[in-house]
Parts: sequence; structure tokens; C-alpha cells
Amino acid sequence: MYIYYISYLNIPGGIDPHTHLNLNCMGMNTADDFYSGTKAALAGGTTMIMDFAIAHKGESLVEVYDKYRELADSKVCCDYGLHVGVSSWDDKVGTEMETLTKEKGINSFKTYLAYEENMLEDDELYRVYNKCRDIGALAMVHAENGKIIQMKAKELIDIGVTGPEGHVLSRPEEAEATQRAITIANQANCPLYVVHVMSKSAAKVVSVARRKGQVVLGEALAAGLGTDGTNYWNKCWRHAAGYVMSPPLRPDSSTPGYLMDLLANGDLQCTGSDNCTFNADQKAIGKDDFRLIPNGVNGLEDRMSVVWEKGVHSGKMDPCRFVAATSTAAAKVFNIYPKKGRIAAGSDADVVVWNPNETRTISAKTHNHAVDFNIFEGMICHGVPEVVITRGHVVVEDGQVNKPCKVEREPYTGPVIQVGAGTPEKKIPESPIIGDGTEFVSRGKTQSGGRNLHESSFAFSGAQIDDKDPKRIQTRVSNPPGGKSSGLW
Ligand SMILES: NC(=O)NCCC(=O)O
Ligand SMILES: [Zn+2]
Ligand SMILES: [Zn+2]
Repeated sequence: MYIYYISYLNIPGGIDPHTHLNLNCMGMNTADDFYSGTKAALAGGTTMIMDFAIAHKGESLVEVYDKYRELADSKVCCDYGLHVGVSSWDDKVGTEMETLTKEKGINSFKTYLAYEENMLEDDELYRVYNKCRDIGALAMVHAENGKIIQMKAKELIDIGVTGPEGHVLSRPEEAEATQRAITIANQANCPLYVVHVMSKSAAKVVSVARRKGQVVLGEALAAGLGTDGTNYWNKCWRHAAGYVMSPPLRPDSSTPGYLMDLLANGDLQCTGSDNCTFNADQKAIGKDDFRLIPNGVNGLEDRMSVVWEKGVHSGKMDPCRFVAATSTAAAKVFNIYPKKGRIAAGSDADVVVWNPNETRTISAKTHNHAVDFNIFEGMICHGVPEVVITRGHVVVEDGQVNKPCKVEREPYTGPVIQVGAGTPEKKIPESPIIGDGTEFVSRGKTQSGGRNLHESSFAFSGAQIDDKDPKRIQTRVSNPPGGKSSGLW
């Protein structure tokens, strides 16, 4: 048990490696888009997200990637990267994976063992993993047994179980699918990143594989660490449906603590949010049939606070491990380190001044998300991002987002952290810099040349840490062409 008496910490901006800010589910788009989602991210201390450009069966991967770039580029308030989802296999898919890696800097491809429109057969999975190995990309997997889920869900509906609890009852723990994906990736000699590890049994499979020396990385989610599946039995249908996500939260109330133990000891490496939000009217499509409830929850804004509360405040992890689990490990795994995930000369000036002594209560009434529900409603979190700086620009002060975001893209008028010598317009409180964490994350053979990092549409990009004094941030505030900012703030 760690006990700390600490004041402010300067930590690298959080990196959320798992968001869906434009997912179309059953014809409905997520409530949070690249604008509201990344604004919420910054409010919570996350300065970079990684989203998924998911190609459905038969779709061109490159076209889908281009579409996501178009959707995101004009809206994001912070830097972002994309993983590409692969839902089928043929030679064209293989060629496109190569093109994406070589020409667009994509170094991670997500595969699915569930969702009818995305799931791959074992032989297809093997081929995709072979390709990932050949091009030096990291394979990712959503590990659930889609066919068994379909059958179990129908059985439940047939006996009259139509409510949100049917969602979790129909979905076996992911141990079997996780083991299968790891085995196939190992056969292909390919490193594997298991997204959203949600159950104890799946987490154990990841831990055991790592102990055997297999290059497997595991991702915990804020949802999985901060709440549990007992909510599916809540008497309020909207409440229960608000927690519907896949894989589901497990009803066993000891699961979140178990997952946190593994994140603290390094068996799990990264923390995402899987932010994929739907409003009440969208969730209500599944009122009479849980299979139609759009899957997904919030977490992008609250991820850092939840991990601090359940990890550091609870005494399970130290602040360095917190930095690794919320930022640095993701930067290393996805090949954007040390530009991201570290406070050091030459790194991007993404810095959070974290106040461990302040508390805040999470609520949908006050969050920055566009969605009308928050799965962490009422949770009191110690640990507040008091100042958030993205590429040298102060976007959050005293816990408040500096200036209401305007869709009309008004020029940014907030304070800018000082340029080299001289009087800073805004001082970062003197506090220890918590560096890149102590965790070494093995990337195995994954070493693609690309970087998969897209800059936010701020007109002020380019701020880096000053190499003469790493505590200072050097901004190169460049006037955008024509004097007009394309920034969002
Ligand atoms: N997780 C979830 O429920 N929705 C987003 C899609 C996915 O990641 O599987
Ligand atoms: Zn998934
Ligand atoms: Zn997801």
C-alpha cells in the first residue's frame, strides 16, 4: 500500500488509446463526436486520443481511413491517432494494410471475434496477424465469441428476458476468445494488444501468456475499473441501458479491484475509455430487445480521475505507475514516444498540473460530454486536472475549460505558456515533474516506421519542452496563414 503526501504534480498529458467519436451503430451516430469528445478529453487531462477507423466487410480500408481523417481533422481539439479496423480478409485487404502502414503511418489494426459485420474466422485472423507481423504493425483484438453470443441472446429473448441484464447474461467471459486470439497471434509470431479486458478470467489469460513470454499487451478501461455490471439490474431502464457495452461489465463487484491490481502490477499496461456514447432516445431503440441497445459508455473525460481514485488514492499504485498506465505505456506501444507520453526536452508540450488534494464529483450535469448520462454519476474523485496544456496552450485552468468551444472556430484567445526567457503569461505551479513512469513496455517486433499521429487543428501547434529548462515550455506561436486561426477554442 502506497501512502503519499504530495501536492501538485506535473504529469504528461493523458493518452486514451481507445475511443469511438464517430461510431455508427444501428444507423445511429455516437452522441459525442470528435469535437465534444476531445473537448471532454482535455477537461479530464487527456491530450491525445486514438480512435478507430473501422472498415466493415468489403469496404476499402484506405477509403474508410480517409473518411475518418476528414471527420476528425476539422473537429479535434487535441491530437489524435487512428487504428484501423479490419473485418474481412483478401489480397486487397492485405495490400491496403501495407499502404496504410507505409503511407499513412498506421501501425495498429483492430480485429474482431464478435459483431456480425466485423467478426473474422480463425483462418482470416491468422492471415491478418501474419500481415501485421510482416509490415511491423501491432494487431489488436476485440475478444468475444460472437457466434455463441448470438445463440445465447436468442435463447434469452425466447424465454422472455428482454431487458439490459440479458446483454451480460448472453455474453460469456472473454477468456476463451482471448486465449484463442493469443494462440493464433502466437502462431503468426505477431504481438497482440487485447483491447478492453473486462473480466477476471480474460485478465488471467493475458497475465499467463505474458509469463510464458508471449508478446501480449492488455488494456483496462475506466468503465471496468470504476463501476460494475450490477447496474444492468437497475430498476430504471435508462440507467441499466446506460451501462450496456461490449464486453459487458461483470456483475461480480470484485472485478474492478482485480483489474486495477493487474494494472498496478503491470500485467495490464494501458487504460482506455472505449468512449462510445449514446443518448437516452438512442438507447431506447432496444427497449423491448436488449440486442438492439447501442453498445457503449462514456469515460474519456473521467478516465484519468477514475484511475487516480481507484489506483493511486486507494494505495494500489504510485504516481509514476499512474503516468505509465494513463499515458506513457500507450505512447510506447503505439510508437509515438517520446514525442508523447513524456515531459522532456523535445517532447510535445502536453502537460497536466494534477492536484491530488482536490476532489470533484462526477456528474452528467457538469461533464463536458454531449451525452446525457454518465456511468460514474456521483463518484467522488480525489485528483483533479487543474491546468491542462496541449502543445503549449492552456486549455483548462482551475479545472475549468478555458473558453467555451465555438463551432464557428473562433481564434484561440486563452493564455499561452511562456516562450523561453521572460515573464510567463501563466506560470505552471512549481511541482515535481513525474516523468515517463517506470514501466517498460515490450513492443516485440512491432516497429513500424510510421507515427500515426495527427495534429489537432489548433493554429498554434509546435510547442515543445524547452531543452534548457525542461520545466518550461517553449511555444512557437505561429500566426496561421491569413491571420485567421483554425483553432477550436
Ligand atoms: N465497446 C462498446 O460497447 N462499443 C464500442 C465498440 C467496441 O469497442 O467494441
Ligand atoms: Zn471492441
Ligand atoms: Zn471500442
